[in-house]
Amino acid sequence: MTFPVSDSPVRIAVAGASGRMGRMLIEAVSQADGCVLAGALDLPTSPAIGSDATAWLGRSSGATITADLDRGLEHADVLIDFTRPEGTMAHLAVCRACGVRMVIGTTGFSDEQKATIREASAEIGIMMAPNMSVGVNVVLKLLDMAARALSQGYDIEVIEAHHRHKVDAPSGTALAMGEVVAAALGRDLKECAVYGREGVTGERDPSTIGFATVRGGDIVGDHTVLFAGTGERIEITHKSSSRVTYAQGSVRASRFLMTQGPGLYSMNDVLGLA
Ligand SMILES: NC(=O)C1=CN([C@@H]2O[C@H](COP(=O)(O)OP(=O)(O)OC[C@H]3O[C@@H](n4cnc5c(N)ncnc54)[C@H](OP(=O)(O)O)[C@@H]3O)[C@@H](O)[C@H]2O)C=CC1
Ligand SMILES: O=C(O)C1=N[C@H](C(=O)O)C[C@H](O)C1
Repeated sequence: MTFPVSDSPVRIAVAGASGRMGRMLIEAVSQADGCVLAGALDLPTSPAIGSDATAWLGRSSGATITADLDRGLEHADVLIDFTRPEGTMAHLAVCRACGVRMVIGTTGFSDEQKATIREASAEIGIMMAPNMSVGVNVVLKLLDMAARALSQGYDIEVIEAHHRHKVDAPSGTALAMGEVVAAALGRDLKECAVYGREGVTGERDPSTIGFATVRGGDIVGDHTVLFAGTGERIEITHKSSSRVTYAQGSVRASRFLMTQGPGLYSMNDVLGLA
């Protein structure tokens, strides 16, 4: 069911307010047409607690960073959450109780945590994606096409590189790329993924999808899917040079959720690529 678009601004709260993505999101929300920053959450141990969410930009938003989830969400229509799986699950419980929609960008969830998110989406609108950039979601479509066309005779490897602070591996985007390729080939990623190689591994099993992870410096996020055949290689690559694309995608997803009922949505739904 599609809900009518209201003239009122979308009131958006941001979790992980002092994180890399949190700050990017706060800036994007406070500059976005038809949106207002309605709350900002962080851990009680954060030195930012009690300060204005845009103080670091040299201006005031009126939203104070708080660790009190009820207080941080009391004026919000949507919570954008880029934190850690345990943080997202705590925020989910409060959003569910208060009827606040969620845009979830956090990666590294267990299957059980994903099932809880799906269950909550029967009550609130949730848009969850490991990568909110338009480019990556277009690449996922290209990968589906490439995998179907290159289903015989090509070894498939997913290679990703991120900054030194990233805590989960492979990245959520790399896993999503693997899922798309596996589905296109009629394989189950859980059965065919190989996460890193060491020692005497034996020859490559053609039915596997390999993953390689690089961590270092300030790399925002690079992803390549390699189809290695005999006599040729095809590489489909996406490189992020700024986190702003993730923040803009999240704002777009927040607006989208305001037009939808409860349900679990993807970036394909937001972008009309479904
Ligand atoms: N979907 C997408 O497009 C993208 C997804 N991501 C994902 O977003 C997540 C965050 O990335 P990034 O911003 O770089 O990470 P940061 O570590 O910079 O920020 C995380 C924020 O969440 C807070 N936090 C940590 N643990 C908890 C918790 N248990 N409860 C509540 N808040 C918590 C941190 O607080 P403190 O600093 O006090 O620890 C910090 O403010 C990662 O999972 C990453 O993979 C990132 C970019 C794009
Ligand atoms: O942690 C990051 O930085 C990123 N995480 C996401 C992921 O795990 O795929 C998206 C992007 O690559 C940046």
